[in-house]
Amino acid sequence: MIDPHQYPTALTIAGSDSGGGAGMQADIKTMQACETFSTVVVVGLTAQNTLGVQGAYPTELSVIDEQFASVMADFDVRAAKTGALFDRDHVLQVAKNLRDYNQANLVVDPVMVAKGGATLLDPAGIEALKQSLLPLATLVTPNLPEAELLADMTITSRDEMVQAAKKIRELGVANVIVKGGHGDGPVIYDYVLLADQEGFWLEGPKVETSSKHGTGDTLSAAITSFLAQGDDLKTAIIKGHRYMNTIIGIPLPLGHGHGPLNHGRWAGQGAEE
Ligand SMILES: Nc1ncnc2c1ncn2[C@@H]1O[C@H](COP(=O)(O)OP(=O)(O)O)[C@@H](O)[C@H]1O
Ligand SMILES: Cc1ncc(COP(=O)(O)O)c(N)n1
Repeated sequence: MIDPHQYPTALTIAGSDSGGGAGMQADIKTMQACETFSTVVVVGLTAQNTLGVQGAYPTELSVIDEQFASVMADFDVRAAKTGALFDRDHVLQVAKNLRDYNQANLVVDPVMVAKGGATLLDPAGIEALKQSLLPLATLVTPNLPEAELLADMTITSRDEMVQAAKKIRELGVANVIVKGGHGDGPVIYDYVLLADQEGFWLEGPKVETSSKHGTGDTLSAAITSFLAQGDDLKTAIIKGHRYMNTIIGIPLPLGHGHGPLNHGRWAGQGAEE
């Protein structure tokens, strides 16, 4: 239990999911479960449920500035993460604010396409993310299709996950996780490449479940939470992966499509230790 006076604060800069399973709702629930207070910058609204995205409405750019100003004027934001950013203008507006506030411990989840297939970042937005956001990031967490786009290569093996991570690092971000959730086989391998260290694999049994909405948001939000608490990056990643592995095994079968995760089913940082 964290002393309330020491409660660390993090920020999620993301899209809202009306279905509650992904986007900033996943981030807020994850941060709460991991004992970090979550502030938010809403980059856009989606009308969404477990079946798909029915509408996407990016926030007015000046309102992004206003939200950053309100949060930063009042909180000591120890770590931040980005999620769905929609397009080039929104990526650039977010990057400008992160630079202006000199935000440390930035995790970029380069959300591009929702599980149901809807685009959450257009091609010009991907270019802007590469050029303006990744150089500000401590860590980037692409899934396999996102890593293929960022590294400009196809990935069909674990060797190619390693190659892709190295190529993504050349974009100016020191630390990379290539997530393997979309891979085949009974074991899921995430590859972690940290600055000045050997790469390593995080592995876990693939859980056969339809409740996988927001897995990427959840992993990156858990890592961000532990960074806000002062953990070093490697520890934050290992704890974040443990959180993810724990909750994905406890299904929450809601909705009729890609169901949500059961974010609250976590007994705290000591779970499974
Ligand atoms: N079926 C699964 N069983 C266990 N872990 C999973 C499963 N699917 C994804 N994960 C884990 O969830 C995290 C997010 O992975 P992934 O699904 O690839 O991201 P995204 O949601 O961005 O597509 C990774 O740590 C991955 O290992
Ligand atoms: C607002 C928002 N942000 C992120 C995701 C990605 O989550 P997933 O890949 O599980 O669909 C999403 N569907 N909606």
